[in-house]
Amino acid sequence: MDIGETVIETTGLRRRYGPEGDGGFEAVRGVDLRVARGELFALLGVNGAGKTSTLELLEGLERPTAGTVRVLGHDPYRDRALVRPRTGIMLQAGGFPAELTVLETARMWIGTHPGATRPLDEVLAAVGLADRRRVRVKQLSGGEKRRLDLAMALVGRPEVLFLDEPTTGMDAEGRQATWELVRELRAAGTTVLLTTHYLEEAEQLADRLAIMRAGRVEITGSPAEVTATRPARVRFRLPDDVSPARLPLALPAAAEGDRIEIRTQDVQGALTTLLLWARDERVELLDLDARSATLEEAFLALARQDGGATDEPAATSGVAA
Ligand SMILES: Nc1ncnc2c1ncn2[C@@H]1O[C@H](COP(=O)(O)OP(=O)(O)OP(=O)(O)O)[C@@H](O)[C@H]1O
Repeated sequence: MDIGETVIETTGLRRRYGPEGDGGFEAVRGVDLRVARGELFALLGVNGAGKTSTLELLEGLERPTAGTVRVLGHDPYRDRALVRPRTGIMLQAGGFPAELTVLETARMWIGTHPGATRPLDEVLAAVGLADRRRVRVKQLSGGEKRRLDLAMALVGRPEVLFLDEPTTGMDAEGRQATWELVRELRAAGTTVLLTTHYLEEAEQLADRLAIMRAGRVEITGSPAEVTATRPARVRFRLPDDVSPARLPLALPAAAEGDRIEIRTQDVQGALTTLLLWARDERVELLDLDARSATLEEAFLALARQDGGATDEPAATSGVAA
């Protein structure tokens, strides 16, 4: 892929909590990332994979133990005064004072943000909180709190937006509305880096994504590229009087009960072989079904902390392998 101007870049990024040795824990273990201007990049991984620890380094909230971070060409920790006005940050929990109203919170937040130029009413309307201006933060629902967090990340019209699990706690409508808003921001040229546990969110929004496991990036690519690393599946049943052993040797088939499954990167070739065989042998393939892998399958194969067992069905004797 032709990558334009790089606005987020990490090289050999590491972050350790606590001391060297047994007493400490290395949450980020050599992460290399590049995000181009205008891209929407999703960081995925199971709980504890190191997403937030990485994000906090990109946001300049903490200093890496080793490696480098550049955001808009600067070190976000050392050159915070240069980077902060041009970035928006939505933390996993905003932590705004519970007793303040939405409007008071927004005014207070704007006071702390050097680049805040956007009218408050516009920002609150963008996240659907315009009619909640006088409500106290403690009275907001979980999803409304996330919208307030998002609104506060937008006050400075950021060039780069960091979103840590932006739609967690939102209902389906709130999630759709947030996706729409993020799409609009991206269309206007904002670079967005988000973490999420919703694979559909990554699939819907991301130009590219990375899957982290135990502090490392396992894979980077577009959702389609990452999904394509997993084989497609062809499933069917054979009539009772047809043994699976008769299937052509070229088909990597496995049996689970009476169901036969072929996993293949070449679904067209496997189907052709299978259908020609069935025609020549006059065998009826029952409940025949072929489908591509999903991002969820790729995620489960790549993201699990044990990195071990997969969900492959057991190959059964009598079936060509
Ligand atoms: N302050 C800390 N001190 C020690 N260990 C920490 C600290 N913060 C995080 N960790 C550990 O670092 C690892 C990575 O945590 P991190 O929050 O970055 O993961 P994550 O991928 O964002 O997870 P989640 O999806 O649950 O938010 C975890 O094992 C966590 O327990």
